[in-house]
Amino acid sequence: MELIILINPILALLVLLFVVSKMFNAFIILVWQPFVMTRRFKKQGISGPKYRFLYGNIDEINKMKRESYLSVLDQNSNDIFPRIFPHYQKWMSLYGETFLYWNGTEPMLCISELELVKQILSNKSGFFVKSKIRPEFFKLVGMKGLAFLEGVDWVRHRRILNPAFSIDRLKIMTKLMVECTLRMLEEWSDVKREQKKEMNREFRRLTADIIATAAFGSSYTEGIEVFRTQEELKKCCVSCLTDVYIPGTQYLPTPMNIRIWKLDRKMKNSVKKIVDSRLQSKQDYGDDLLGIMLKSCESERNERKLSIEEIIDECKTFFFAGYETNSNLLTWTTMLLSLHQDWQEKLRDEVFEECGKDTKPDSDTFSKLKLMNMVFLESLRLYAPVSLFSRDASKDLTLGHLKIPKGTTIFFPLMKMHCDKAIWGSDADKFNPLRFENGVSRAATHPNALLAFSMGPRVCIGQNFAMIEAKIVLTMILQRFRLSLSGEYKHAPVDYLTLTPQYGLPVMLQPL
Ligand code: HEM
Repeated sequence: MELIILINPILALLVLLFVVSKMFNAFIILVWQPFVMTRRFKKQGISGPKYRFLYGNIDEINKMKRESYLSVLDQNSNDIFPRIFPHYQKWMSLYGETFLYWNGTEPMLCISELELVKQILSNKSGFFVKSKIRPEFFKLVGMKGLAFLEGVDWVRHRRILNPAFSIDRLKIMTKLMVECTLRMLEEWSDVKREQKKEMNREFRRLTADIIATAAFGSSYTEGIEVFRTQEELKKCCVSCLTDVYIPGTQYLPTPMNIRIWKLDRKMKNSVKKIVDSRLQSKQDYGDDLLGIMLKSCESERNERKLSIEEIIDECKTFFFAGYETNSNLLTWTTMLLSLHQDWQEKLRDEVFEECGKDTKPDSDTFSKLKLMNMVFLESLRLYAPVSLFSRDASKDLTLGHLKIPKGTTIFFPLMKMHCDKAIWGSDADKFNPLRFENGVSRAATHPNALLAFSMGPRVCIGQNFAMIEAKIVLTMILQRFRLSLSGEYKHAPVDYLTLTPQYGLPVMLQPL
């Protein structure tokens, strides 16, 4: 009896201590840190919208985006930044180009000074790491995939994967890309007179087919399960972004979480099927991306190994990274060429001259298509498929004139930087591929001004793949069709993880 009397107060005290420590932690995260961070930045002359308890500025962002997405732009306008990121536009006008805002309780610093962005992206010391992402996103791209790994694991993965994108491998992939494009064009063979096609849909299907075939030796039909599931998962992830993230909630059996878990299981199974069928069917696994990853499993050298779990995550990463971005590059370039008929004619002339009217393009064709290269670069500048990316400060850091506290997420609004008149000249908002006449590094006042594929150690591994694929597809379309915008087209670019046309891209195809 005495023992029980003694234990009860001790238990009560322990419970009280636990509750008080949790409340103290919550107070630090929800109140104290935002207050301290805001003050530290204010001392450096950096301000921004006021932090609101728990939600930060999420509600304002959602409201501004909802309103902005109702608008439709003039189709000749490339000034798309205010539509896509209305909150950045507003805060830049109020607080200057560098400002602080809050994604829930997380401090976000927006920086568009090119020299500072370059310093961050080229930093090799590991001080600026890939930003923390919500756990739902790991279901989409894989936690152990290249895009989100850090340190020695990232080095190991990148070393293993680099050969899959070597010039020799890309040459072999060229043939597969041509075959996939031919399959799409055969489906278009019923276009005898002018006919409308929703090009974004066509390009999504085609680029999915290409990455499935060229990287995984599967096909659109086999890969379709992965793409469909990934599409569904993406919708869930994007809708989660409009809510504040509370750690641990990803484990609660809410309807959204249950849906995400189901889709995750489904996607893993589909990817595993592709991996298993390769494991069973080939002795040497082949030399494409999947083959190279599987061979690494059997490597004698310890540091060159990938586990099956890592391979599955890499497959998810490449299925995702390899088609969304590319289909949007093709979509926006097609939109620009449909508007700028003079450039469309110039490119067609170049294609006829370098590749002929009926000949299939091959790996030698691409270096000759100078004008086409310039058009794609200009399209990447004005309509960068990845229009925003970020890094986190892994410790207290000094960057140029700024002191950045540990844990700050630093955002680079690419779209804004790509249209900066001080860097690109007074015609920065105009479509002018000729600015790339003397190469990318001479197109602007700064040699690294075009950041569509990022720069530094984490530069896009698939950039050559992307450019070759885009050139093949456009070459083969221009050989056969004249393109013009359908009257139904609504110019409404939207950031849906990648830059997408909100209402698609209806284009009139006229056989030549
Ligand atoms: C127009 C097409 C593409 C664009 C604009 C693009 C853009 C980018 C950008 C900006 C990054 C860096 C992101 C960051 O640093 O946070 C990146 C990384 C990456 N991209 Fe691409 N990409 C494209 C096509 C592709 C393709 C076709 C593949 C694969 C076949 C691919 C695979 C990757 C991977 C795996 C990474 C992570 C690299 C690393 O962290 O080491 N991308 N891409």
